[in-house]
Amino acid sequence: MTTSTEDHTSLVSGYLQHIADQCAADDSGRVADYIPELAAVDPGRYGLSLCAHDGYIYSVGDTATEFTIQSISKPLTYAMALGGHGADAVDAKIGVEPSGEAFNEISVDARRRPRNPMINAGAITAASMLLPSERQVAPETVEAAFAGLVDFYSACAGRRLVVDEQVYRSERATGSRNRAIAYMLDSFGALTTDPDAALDLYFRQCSLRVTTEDLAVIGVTIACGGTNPRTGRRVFSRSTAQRLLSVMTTCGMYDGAGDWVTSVGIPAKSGVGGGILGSLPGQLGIGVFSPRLDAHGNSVRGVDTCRHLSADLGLHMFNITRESRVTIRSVYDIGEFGVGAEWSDGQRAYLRGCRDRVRVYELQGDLTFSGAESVLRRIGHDIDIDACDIVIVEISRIDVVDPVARRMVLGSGLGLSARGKQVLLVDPDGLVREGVRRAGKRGETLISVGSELPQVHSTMESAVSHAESMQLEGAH
Ligand SMILES: NC(=O)CC[C@H](N)C(=O)O
Repeated sequence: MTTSTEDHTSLVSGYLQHIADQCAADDSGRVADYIPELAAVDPGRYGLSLCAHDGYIYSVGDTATEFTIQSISKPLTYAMALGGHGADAVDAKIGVEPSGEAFNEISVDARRRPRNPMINAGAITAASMLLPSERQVAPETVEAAFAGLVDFYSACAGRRLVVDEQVYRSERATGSRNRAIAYMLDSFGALTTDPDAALDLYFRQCSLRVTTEDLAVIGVTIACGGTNPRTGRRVFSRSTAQRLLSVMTTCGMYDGAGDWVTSVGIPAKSGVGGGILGSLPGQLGIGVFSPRLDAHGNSVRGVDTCRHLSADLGLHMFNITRESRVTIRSVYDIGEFGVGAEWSDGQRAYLRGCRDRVRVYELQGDLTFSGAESVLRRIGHDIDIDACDIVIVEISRIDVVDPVARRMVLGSGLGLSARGKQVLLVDPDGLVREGVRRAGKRGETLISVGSELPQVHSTMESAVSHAESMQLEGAH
């Protein structure tokens, strides 16, 4: 695949498609069959969405397909309980220790609390906390609590979610094990409400329909500390977001949490509907859907996708960088003669009397996948760039460049070669150039560098004089 004619958003989509293709071959696992609605889904479906911290969504595959959220609802109901009662009251009822057991295990800790909110016992307890403390709760009261729950989930997703009535009816009709869990909790005095009402709420929340884009947006809302970047609305507090990320890290993927943190390192939650939600703090949200499940009840291709995202795009949460977000330190234009010296951080300044033909972007921070993605998109969408022929990108204040970010910068000519711009890169420490040599085979696994590499210069002076000579040539 050559990338020289693509802008960088299609480059990112290309990465995602590549990952999707790599995972497509695996048809192991089985769709959930404890209710007929889940047994009937097309097992071959696959969708992947990624939502950047500013709300921009990338999607490949079956991203319009709706499926039931199932256990991915658990962190959201937990968030509602935390918001409504505070952390202390919730901690008194639900632990935060990984259980190392199956999601539907009937067990509690020494204090007779469910071990964590990501297993069914903890999730049913969290749901019970959204109901009044009465032994008998009327159906209308459950309806009202559910309406509040749908509002909350919808605010996280940025669109109105609806319940799959058939799945709900089936969950309710076949939920003996969950009923056993709720009644066991009730026998311990762990539920302060009507256990049937708590179960009803739990069955309903599991039956809400979502797409991979919804999951990616919910994931990014958690990653952004509780504010949905697509709507700008705060849905829950930063401390709640931190809590969710913590329990998703230690308990989100059930047994095997240690392996998940080590090999993937993305806080996540799976559901038996085949969805997985990922949330990378401060960076992005992930939604994957593929219905065949492994023995733990996690989507086989979903898990594989997360492994690839982590390894190929450097998305492990402990990918050590100074700042996960690279920033554009300053943007300025230089005219036909000489460098503009009159700029201040973050502000645009134009040299008076000069034609704006060369635009300079100075970057700082560390260049990771999400940093490179957002910077390239901001540069790509900068309308002032249309008036320029030459773009200089200065990266002397960049410390670390991830292999994938390097290829994004080089491979797409910052997404600008395709728009007829000449791109010059000022890279005094040889970060990008050296890196490509060193990146070698690993980089090749993703995408090949296009033919139109940006010109690399080691000083600003050299880039500017090159730009000047190009302008002179252009003038003749
Ligand atoms: N892991 C899951 O997604 C389980 C959800 C399912 N509705 C249950 O309660 O058994």
